[in-house]
This record gives sequence, C-alpha cells and structure tokens, in this order.
Amino acid sequence: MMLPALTADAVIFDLDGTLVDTLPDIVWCLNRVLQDQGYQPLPRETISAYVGGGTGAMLERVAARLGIADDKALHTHYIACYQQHLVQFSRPFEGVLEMLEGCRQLQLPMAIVTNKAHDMALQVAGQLFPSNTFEIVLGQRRGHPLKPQPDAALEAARHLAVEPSRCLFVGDTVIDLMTARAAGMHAAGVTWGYGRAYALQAQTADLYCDQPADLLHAVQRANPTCVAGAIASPL
Ligand SMILES: O=C(O)COP(=O)(O)O
Repeated sequence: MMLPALTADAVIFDLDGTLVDTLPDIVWCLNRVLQDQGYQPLPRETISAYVGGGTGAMLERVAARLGIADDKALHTHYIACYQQHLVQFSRPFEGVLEMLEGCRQLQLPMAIVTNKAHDMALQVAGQLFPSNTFEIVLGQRRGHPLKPQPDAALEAARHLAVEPSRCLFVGDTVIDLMTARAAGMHAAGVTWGYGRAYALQAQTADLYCDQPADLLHAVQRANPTCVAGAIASPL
C-alpha cells in the first residue's frame, strides 16, 4: 500500500510504545511490587492497556482492578523500583533507530513529548538514543498538563521554532492522536505499540504506520530533494 506523503518540518514523538518498548520493565517492576504486597501479578496485556496516560493513571487503574483502597504504598514502591530498572529490558522498537537516522538525514528537528515522568524520560532517551537526536525531551512535570492537553506538544514546537501546523506528532495511543489534533499538528498513529489498532483507527490521523520504515518513507516522499543516499529509497 502506498502511504501518503507527509509534509512536516519537524517530528514530535511519543516515547513509550512508539520509540521504546518500555513495557517489559514496567511489567517487571509492577508485578514485583504487587507480589511483594501480596497480590497476584497482572498479565502483560492488561498492563499494556494502562500505559500512555502517565504513571499515576496506570497505578489508579491497577488499584481499581485489584481493589486496593489506598494506592500510596503501591505508588511509592513502584516508582522506587522503576527508577532502578528503567532500561533493564527496555529497547527501541525494531527499525526505530534507522527511522530516526533517516529523519536526521532529512534535517528534520525532532522532539519527544511523553506522559512519563520528566527525569525518567530524559534517562531513557539519554541511554537508548545517540546524543543530540532530540532537540528537546518533555515528560510529565509538576504544574504542566499531561497529554492529551496540547501544552507540551506546543511547547516542543516553540522550542523547535516550527509552526504547529508544520509539525508531525507520532504516537501509539488514542491519547497521542488527540494531542496532535488539539495542538493543530499532523498526526501519525503507529500500530506496533500499546494502543489498539481499532481504537487508533477510530481517531483522525493523517497516517497509520505498521513499522517505523513506513513513517520514514512518508516524510521522505514529502522531502524528496533532501533524501540522502544512505537512506533506503521510498516504497
Ligand atoms: O504512560 C506513561 O507512563 C508514558 O506514556 P507515553 O510515553 O506513551 O506518553
């Protein structure tokens, strides 16, 4: 299938489920803490559906599911564990590093906007991607609204000095597509992450990608004169 060309002067990526498969570390820590507190571990698929709205939202849903009335201890112990195991198993999804390198060769400035805690997002990105890949990484910060509010996406666009309407926002969940729309940006939904494809498709996106190369080909086609020799030619 020929994907549409996407004219974008900058690309803003979600982190968990889009660039990095963080689920193995999230599942490992959450289930370890649950078991320490006397609860049954949760299946990976259940936890996967809780990622994307930030750690607080995930733990609220876990507590509701397991009937934990006071989730303070769960929160404290989970954060303590996850801080120590941020990139124990987490790795970029297959093809992501090549896609980022392709975008870099197209001279597209890139940013990350995630609902992960800001310091954790910086650490994950810093450890898994070459330095200077992203102009800015914005995670959850006190006093700043989370996605799907557009504030962080708009802040990233300002930092990149690109009009929101010329930015492409790429994410794996409905929250990301709603963020793109609220920020007035192009939206690309990726189906290799934690969002359900049918839910993504119920949202308005300019593009749906089944693999990172799809995204690169779409932006390459919109910038044909910039395509460097090292990048695979578009489909
Ligand atoms: O929910 C999280 O912790 C992270 O979410 P995001 O990287 O998909 O925004």
